[in-house]
Order: sequence, then C-alpha cells, then structure tokens
Amino acid sequence: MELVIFLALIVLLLIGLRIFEAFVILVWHPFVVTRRFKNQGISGPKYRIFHGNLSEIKKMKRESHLSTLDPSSNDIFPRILPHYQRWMSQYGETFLYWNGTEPRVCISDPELAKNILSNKLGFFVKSKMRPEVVKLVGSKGLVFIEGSDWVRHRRILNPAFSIDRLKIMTTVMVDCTLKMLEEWRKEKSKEETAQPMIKKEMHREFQRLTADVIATSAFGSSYVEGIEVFRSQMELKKCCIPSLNKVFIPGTQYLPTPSNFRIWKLERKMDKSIKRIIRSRLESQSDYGDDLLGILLKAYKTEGNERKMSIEEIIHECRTFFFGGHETTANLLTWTTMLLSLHQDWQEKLREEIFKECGKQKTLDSETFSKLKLMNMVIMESLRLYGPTSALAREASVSTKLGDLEIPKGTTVVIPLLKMHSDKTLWGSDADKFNPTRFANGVSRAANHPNALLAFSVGPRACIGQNFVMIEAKTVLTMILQRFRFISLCDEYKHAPVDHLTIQPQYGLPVMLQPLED
Ligand code: HEM
Repeated sequence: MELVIFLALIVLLLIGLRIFEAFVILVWHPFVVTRRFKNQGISGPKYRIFHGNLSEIKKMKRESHLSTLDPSSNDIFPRILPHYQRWMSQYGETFLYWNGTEPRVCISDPELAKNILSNKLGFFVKSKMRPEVVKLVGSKGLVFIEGSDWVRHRRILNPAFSIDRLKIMTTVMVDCTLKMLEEWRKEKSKEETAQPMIKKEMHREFQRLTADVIATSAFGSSYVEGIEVFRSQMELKKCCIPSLNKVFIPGTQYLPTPSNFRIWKLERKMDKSIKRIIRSRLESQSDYGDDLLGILLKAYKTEGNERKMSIEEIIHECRTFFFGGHETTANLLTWTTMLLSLHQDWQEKLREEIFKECGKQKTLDSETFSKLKLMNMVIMESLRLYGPTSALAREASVSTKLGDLEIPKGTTVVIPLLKMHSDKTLWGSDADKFNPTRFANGVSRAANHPNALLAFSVGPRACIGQNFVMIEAKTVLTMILQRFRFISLCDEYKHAPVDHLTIQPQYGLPVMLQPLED
C-alpha cells in the first residue's frame, strides 16, 4: 500500500513539474522578457499564449500575397514582410514580437547589425530553425554548425572558392551557359518572321542553369546526375514553407504523421543520390580531384591522423552546396533580368560595356570581369532591391549588451535586410528607384553607412560563395547580352515577389527575347 502511495506521489510530482515547466515557458518567461524590454522603452504586439504573434503574421502574409505590385515598383518590403512594416509604424524601428514562445527583437540599425554579425565571442549564434528547414542543408553542414566544428569545416572548404578554383569554375559556367543559349538559338531558328522573338520563363531557365553550374563545377556531376538531389530538395522546400508560420512543438518531428513520412522519404532519396555521386568519384579518381567534392573527400580520407570530416558531415555539406549554390543565384539572375527588361537604357549601357571589353562573341575569362564596372553596379543594385535573403537572424547565447540595449539570453535578434536596403535615411530619397550609379564609388560608399548593404552578410559567417556568385552572374549576363536583347516583360507577368526561403517571383518571370544579329 505504501509503495502505491509513494508511486502515486512520484507521478503527481512529475505532472506538477511538467505543469510548472509549461507555465514558465508559456506564461512566466514571456511576461518577464516583455517587462525587461518595456523597461528599456521597447514594445511590440501583445504576446498571446502559445501562438505568440504567429496567427497575425500568417493572416497579414496571406492578405499581402493576394495583391500584386506595379512592375515598376521596387517597394517589396510591405508585400514580403507586412508584419514588420505594420509593427514598425506602430512601435518604432526596434520592436519585440513573439514567434510562438520565442522572443524576437527586430533591429535595423546598420551599426548594431554589424556588431551582431561580426561578434567573434559567440554571444550571437545562428538562431534555431524548424527541423524541416534544417534537413534541407543538414544540421552538420556549414550553415548551422557552430564553434570549433564551424572553424574546422570553413577551413577545409575555403580553398574550394580560391581564385585559382574560381578560374577553373568560370570555364564550366561558360560551357553551361553556352548549352542554354544554344537551345534558345534552336528555338529562334524555328521562327519564320524577319524579327524572330522568343518567349522564355526566365526563372525556370535560371534555376536549371545554376543547378547545372553547381553540379558540374563543385561535384563534377551534371544537371542530369544532380537532378534527383535538386528535385528532392525542391519537394522538401515545398513541405517547409507552410510550416514556417506555425508553432513548433519539440518532439513532433519524430511523430509518424503523413507529412513527416514524406519528409523522411525525401531526405533518404536526397542522400541516396548524393551517396551515388560520392561513390562514383571514389571509384573513378585516385586523388579525388580538386573541386569541392574532391576537397571534402580528401578531408575524409586523411591518412595517419584522425579524419577531418565524417561521411555524414560530407553528405550534409553536399546538401548545403547543392541547395545554396543554385537557388540564390537563380533568383539574382531572375531579378536582374527583370530590372534590365524594364530599364532598357541600362541594358544598352551594359551591352556597350561588354562589346567594348569582350567583343561580341569572345569567350570570357576571369580577367575580363574586373573591367565590367557597370555590370558590377547593376548586380549590386539588384542585390539591394531584390537580394534573395529577406532577413538575418541570430540568437543571444548569453544575456548581453547591444548598443544601449540589454538583450536577454535566448532572444532572437532579427535584421530585416529588405527594410535596411530600402531605407531612405540610408540610401537617399530615391531609395526605391533602380539607380546603379549609387554604387559608382564602391559598395561601402553607396549609402550613409558602409554596411548598409548586407546581401552577403558581414563578419565570419558571411557568404562563402559570394565571389562564385558574382562571377557566375557576370558570366551568364554577359553571354546573354552579347547574343540576345530582353525586349520586355510579357503581358501576363505579375509582379509578386514572395519569400519562399529566398525571394523569388511568385508566378515566374516570362520575358520576350530577341536574338541579336551575328
Ligand atoms: C546571390 C547569391 C547569394 C546570396 C545573396 C547569399 C547570401 C548569403 C548570406 C546572407 C549568408 C549569411 C547567412 C547568415 O548569416 O545567416 C550566406 C551564407 C552562406 N552561403 Fe550564401 N548567398 C548566395 C549564394 C551562395 C552560393 C552560390 C553558395 C555556394 C556555392 C553559398 C553558400 C553559402 C554558405 C555555405 C553559407 C554559410 C556560411 C557560414 O556560415 O560559414 N551562397 N549566404
């Protein structure tokens, strides 16, 4: 009898502890954090139990996605981050909101943003992501690892993006682009009119091209061999998007729900394809090669001492570069094409520059790129207005000071890039206009603050692929402009930028192209 009472007491205690824990997470912690920020003059929308502000965010985003913008409008911040726009006008530029029970403070001051992103003491770490999103690139890949693991991976991976490697990659970029342009030419020759024109959905074309480039240049495979990885990643991405504005309950990712079964299946499929690519490299080359995959495999096969990378880490790095390497670049090329279709004067200026520096057909080499100053300015302006990343986030790993603000441990700091990139106090009264000349004296002098453009981020975690992207974008745009003219956006084009992990056109980008005389 005593034993039964004892066990019942234990059970009651455990239940009591769970209830207490839930009370702390759902009620007490939000109350304390809200008060701590309020004492510093920071407020925001009211915390609602369990959901925080997620229901409002979902509603505002749903409404904003119903509308489309005028194609000449670059004011995309209210469409993509409608909740930030509303709350900034109500509570000021720095405000507190709740992603479920997770406090988030939005900070758009470039000096504070730089301090957060450049912090080398580990006070601000990558913020937690939903498990589905983490699976896209892997928890053991460069994007999500921290501390000594990150240092080790970054050191191994940096040589894959050295100047010498980029030169070799340029040849691959040229070949892949030529393949795409050859297909366009064949379509042109089917046209019978004197002024043949072709219609292309450019977002799809660029997704395919950038996938081909990364698969060939980093993995020595090709679009065809890498296609299963891309397909699984795109499907997985589709599974992630609806969950982004839902409350995450830890543990639910292990439940045997239909959605989890689908996610697990896609993850297995993706890894199976990656393993096939790895196996074929291991069998075919004794020194594994010098591209990204070769560098990763050498880190696995280190003789004597311990392995520098496990096979699981290599697979996650492959996922990272398959995903990071094509999605963002495809969007950059898509939005730049849209801008050049709308701004024919700039398209002509770029063509003139290209003809002057590279002629009409000459194959590009890495030396030519430094001469394409106007092209550089146009790409920077495109990254400012339509950069693929809408916001960056970091979590305070300890309670810390940021400027005059005390940030409690566990708070996520969000830096809304879209807002900063269109801020008139930073960029001047024409901040919403396409004006590449603002970059004439370099990126750091284009605005009132040297770090006003954070498209590639700054500090130790800045984009490892930024030189690769710039070379790829210049190669592709140069080769297209040498051979084709973007005549106009098609009538059916709807200007609807949307954030599906990266900013892309909700309904694609149909463009009319005209081949130039040989
Ligand atoms: C227009 C194209 C691109 C843009 C705007 C871009 C932007 C960014 C940004 C903002 C970050 C920092 C994220 C954060 O701190 O939370 C980042 C990180 C990263 N990017 Fe890119 N990226 C682009 C293309 C690429 C490409 C082509 C690759 C690979 C070939 C790549 C690989 C990575 C990786 C691995 C990281 C994580 C770096 C680390 O944490 O050490 N990115 N990128």
